[in-house]
Amino acid sequence: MYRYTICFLKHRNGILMLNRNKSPLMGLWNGVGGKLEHGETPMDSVLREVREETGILLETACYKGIVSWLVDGKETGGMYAFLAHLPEDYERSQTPQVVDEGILDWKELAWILDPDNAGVPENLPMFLPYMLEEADPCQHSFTYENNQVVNYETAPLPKPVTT
Ligand SMILES: Nc1nc2c([nH]c(=O)n2[C@H]2C[C@H](O)[C@@H](COP(=O)(O)OP(=O)(O)OP(=O)(O)O)O2)c(=O)[nH]1
Repeated sequence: MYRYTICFLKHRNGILMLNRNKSPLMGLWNGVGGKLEHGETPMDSVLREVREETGILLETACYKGIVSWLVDGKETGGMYAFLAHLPEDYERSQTPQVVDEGILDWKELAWILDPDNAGVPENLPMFLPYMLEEADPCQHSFTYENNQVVNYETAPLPKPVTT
């Protein structure tokens, strides 16, 4: 079980991003999310985090896979990633701008995915494009050395058994 969830809330050509006011990733623009609480499924957790951090009530979100990170060869953490589409007629003016966790803003995809953008976590422009496609959930594993990505691998996740 990994410790975190993250949700990319998409509306038209933008994603709702949080400029985090605490570590990890303080000062960077990231998707909305947080830590799993005791007994929660990843889906429960991400719907709660979206509600708490943005006020947006989602009924569900699309599971997009796992992002995990290795430091000194050891897997030290990971998050379950989700994507949710807001309806075309969603009014962005309803989105709160200042929340306990930081500042929320709608950012254009081209800005988020720019590989030279130092305002987002380094791994985000690498894994997010896969999650925006209609692809099966994958595991995205990042190896860090001196706080920088030195290796990135993706692998398909086993499909759940249906009976
Ligand atoms: N894009 C990206 N996001 C990451 C990485 N590492 C990492 O923890 N995150 C995300 C996962 C979570 O959504 C968020 C960290 O959540 P958090 O510690 O603020 O959790 P929380 O709000 O529940 O915190 P707390 O109040 O319980 O202390 O950052 C990473 O390498 N890349």
